[in-house]
Amino acid sequence: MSQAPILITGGAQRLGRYCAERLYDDGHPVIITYRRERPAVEALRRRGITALYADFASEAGIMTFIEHLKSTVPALRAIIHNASHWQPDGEDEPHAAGFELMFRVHMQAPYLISLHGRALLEACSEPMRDIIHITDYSAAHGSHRHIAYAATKAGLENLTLSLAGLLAPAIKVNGVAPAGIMLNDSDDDAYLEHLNRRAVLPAVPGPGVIWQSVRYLLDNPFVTGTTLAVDGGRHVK
Ligand SMILES: NC(=O)C1=CN([C@@H]2O[C@H](COP(=O)(O)OP(=O)(O)OC[C@H]3O[C@@H](n4cnc5c(N)ncnc54)[C@H](OP(=O)(O)O)[C@@H]3O)[C@@H](O)[C@H]2O)C=CC1
Ligand SMILES: Nc1nc2c(c(=O)[nH]1)N=C([C@H](O)[C@@H](O)CO)CN2
Repeated sequence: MSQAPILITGGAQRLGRYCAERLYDDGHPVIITYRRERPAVEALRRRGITALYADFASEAGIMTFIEHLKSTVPALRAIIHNASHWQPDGEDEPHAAGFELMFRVHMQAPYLISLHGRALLEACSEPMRDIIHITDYSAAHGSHRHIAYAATKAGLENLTLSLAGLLAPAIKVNGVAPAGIMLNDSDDDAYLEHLNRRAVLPAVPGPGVIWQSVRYLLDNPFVTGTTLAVDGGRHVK
């Protein structure tokens, strides 16, 4: 039974919620962050998962969450940076506000939470302690319509390399780079066909393949500074 909780940001829906519930099923105490109170958050609370409010859209919001986290737990087994804002670039002019928001959520929040949370991870008496970044295939390959999103995810992926070196051997730092895992309500059949054309394996597998990657990284004592490509093989085409 794991004693220190695992923090997963943006854990109230989709991939984050799926991983939060599997972690809880495996016996880990779990803390999720959420922005919008809703039945899904209450349902997770009823299971015994701790839900902490967090809005990473500003430095002040990030620091407010960090102070709340520090006053809530004495130690952490792992921090999984999953929260993300997925916004295409402006049709007419570049989206300065969108770029800043995705910088905050994808780069500044993970950077500040991990460095301020270092002491909480080092206070964990279990054999391993982890930071896991959920990035994106586009971090290493770029994007034509999500330039700011891909660039800020690339910054997150680079944090994996810097923090793995800085925090070893007490803390492992790794990433998972997904592509085409879950559709959105706005995605139509044409988009599904687009995803399937991009991958050499059938697309849209659902969140289980990300959970398998997270479980592997948490359990493997000899992996750090690595980003797992979970993308249906689109990087080989
Ligand atoms: N779905 C997919 O196929 C793919 C996903 N990914 C990555 O995997 C991860 C999970 O994806 P998915 O589940 O689809 O993500 P979602 O789009 O569902 O977003 C995850 C969470 O991020 C939180 N979030 C968004 N903005 C903020 C903010 N300003 N402050 C705090 N939290 C915020 C939201 O919290 P709340 O709901 O409480 O507002 C949301 O629940 C993400 O990092 C994503 O980029 C990468 C490639 C493919
Ligand atoms: N924060 C999010 N990031 C991403 C999403 C998402 O829904 N939220 N989705 C993708 C997929 O690649 C998308 O094409 C399939 O819906 C990328 N990142």
